[in-house]
Amino acid sequence: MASYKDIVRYYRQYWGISLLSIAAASLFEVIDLVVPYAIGQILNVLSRQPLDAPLQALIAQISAITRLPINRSLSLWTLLGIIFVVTVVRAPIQPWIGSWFHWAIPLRAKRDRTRQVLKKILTLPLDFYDENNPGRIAGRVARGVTNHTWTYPEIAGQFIPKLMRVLGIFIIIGLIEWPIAIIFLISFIVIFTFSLWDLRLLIKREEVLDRYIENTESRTSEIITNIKTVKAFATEAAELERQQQRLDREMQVVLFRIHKGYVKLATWQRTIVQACVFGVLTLTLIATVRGDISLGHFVTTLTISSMAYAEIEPLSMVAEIFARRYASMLRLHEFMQQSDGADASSLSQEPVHQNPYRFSGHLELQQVSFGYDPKQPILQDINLTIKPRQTVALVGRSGSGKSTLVKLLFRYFEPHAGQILMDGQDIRSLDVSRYRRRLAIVHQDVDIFNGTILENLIYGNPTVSFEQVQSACAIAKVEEFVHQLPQGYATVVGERGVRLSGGQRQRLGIARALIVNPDVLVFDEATSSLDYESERTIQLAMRSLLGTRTLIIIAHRLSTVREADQIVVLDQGRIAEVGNHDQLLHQGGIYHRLHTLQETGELRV
Ligand SMILES: Nc1ncnc2c1ncn2[C@@H]1O[C@H](COP(=O)(O)OP(=O)(O)OP(=O)(O)O)[C@@H](O)[C@H]1O
Repeated sequence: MASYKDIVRYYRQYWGISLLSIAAASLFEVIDLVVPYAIGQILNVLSRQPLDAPLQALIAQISAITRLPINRSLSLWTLLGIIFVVTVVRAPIQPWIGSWFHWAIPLRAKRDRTRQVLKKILTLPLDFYDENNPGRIAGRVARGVTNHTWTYPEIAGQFIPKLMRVLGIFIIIGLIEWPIAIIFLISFIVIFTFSLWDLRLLIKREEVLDRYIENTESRTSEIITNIKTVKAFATEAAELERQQQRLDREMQVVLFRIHKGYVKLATWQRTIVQACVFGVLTLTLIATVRGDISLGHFVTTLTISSMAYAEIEPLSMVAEIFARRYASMLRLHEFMQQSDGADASSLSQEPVHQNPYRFSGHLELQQVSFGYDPKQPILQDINLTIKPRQTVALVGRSGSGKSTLVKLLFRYFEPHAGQILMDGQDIRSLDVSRYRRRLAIVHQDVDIFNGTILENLIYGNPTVSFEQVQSACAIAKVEEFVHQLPQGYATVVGERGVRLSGGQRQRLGIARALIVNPDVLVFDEATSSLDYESERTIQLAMRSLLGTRTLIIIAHRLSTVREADQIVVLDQGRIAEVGNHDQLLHQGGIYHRLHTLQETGELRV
């Protein structure tokens, strides 16, 4: 569970400079009090009342140095000089010690923490992304980091220095007339404590609101991702209505439970503050009339106590803003506290050619069992040997566990029982990044990044030579369409560029995989969504790879897997049949049945 300590730790790298800048800002706030004090003393000089002892001593010293006589004029010039130093001389210094650091620190922290957030995003286990959509994650992270950034200057630059000012005020009033100081301090603490108490309740409501907002954002992101489905089913109105309900719910919480709470807080706060100011005025006046304090002290006490009470509102405003941001800041830390996945790679960069791992592609699955939910096994007792450079096809009904098997091979998940050996070594004992860089996969939906075709091609191996790119593109039949594009390999694709057809994306995916020269290449239903002609092109590309490395082909269309050395039929998470095409047809089992269904064109598997 995240707590306020995590919010403080967010800035731990900068604590030295942070303490210094807070101390400087506090000093400036306290120095501000010199002005009303000096004005009070000017009043004393003008009304011929005595100056305070420390001031008299100062003036006597100035007189000794300058040899000027001690009189009203010297006293007034000294007091004016003090006011000049704490206002005019201070003015150009304050922004550099205050504003500069109060922003420099959070902006640096933002850069550093955003990098850590990215690291977390890159190392979280895949199932986290199955449960949380991109909108939810992006919203949570962005709100969390932004709120930390905005909160720092308010707390370090305002809240703490202003509290220090209140302390300074208490000390000055205490020196003038301690009973008034005690009354002032008690009233201040009572008002402030009650304000914070109220804010605690409001923070809880803000937490609820934060969850509501996250849910709304998450759905909006889903609508954007699935916009084609929304349009195809003409569910725009339903989506709008659903989001409208969510927005209304948020509005109810913000307006009637949160905002109203803040207004109530401000109402009683103001009333009590004004009553206190009035009380201090009365007490100070009585003390002055009695002759207990001078006219100058009357003015000073009144001015600075009003200054202190005037700080209650800005102080609770900062506390209020902090309260509003608190929940989302905690949620960032909750996100950061998620454990890295067992599949997290090291995040250290290493060019592909420097990878010390090279495999022959000999794979062995021994008694492998796995389930996303340990109580529900998806794969059970899988025993399989794949020899180097063999082509193995995984076939079976939808949901039989084919893709899951590949996920285990890539170490996205770990088997609950059994082991997977690559060239005789348990893959769990290998460095995950280096191991994965020796594998490649072509998915049904090839991800395209915003950038040129070339950038997409060399994604896994940026140091590859252009000749190697061209030869991979020749095998994957990418050349055929690249030459027709306006700028060839430099054509921008993805978010803002030319759109590629399904077949073209597939071919690009194959070339991208070949460019890393993997020891094991997996095709995960690479041709499932293609038309016959595109499928044929991809099949030809795949055929030219047979025998060059270990190939694992997951396919629904059995025409794709005919030439495989081994066909593995999965059924309900178990291996039901193994053999080549002819052997399996001869066996007359599941494969035979699937084949017959496809041949007669009635059904896909
Ligand atoms: N991330 C996940 N979390 C929980 N269950 C999952 C997850 N991914 C897959 N499953 C479940 O595991 C089972 C096997 O899925 P898998 O994707 O391996 O099957 P498949 O044979 O590749 O199917 P298809 O041919 O339809 O792609 C299915 O019942 C599926 O619902």
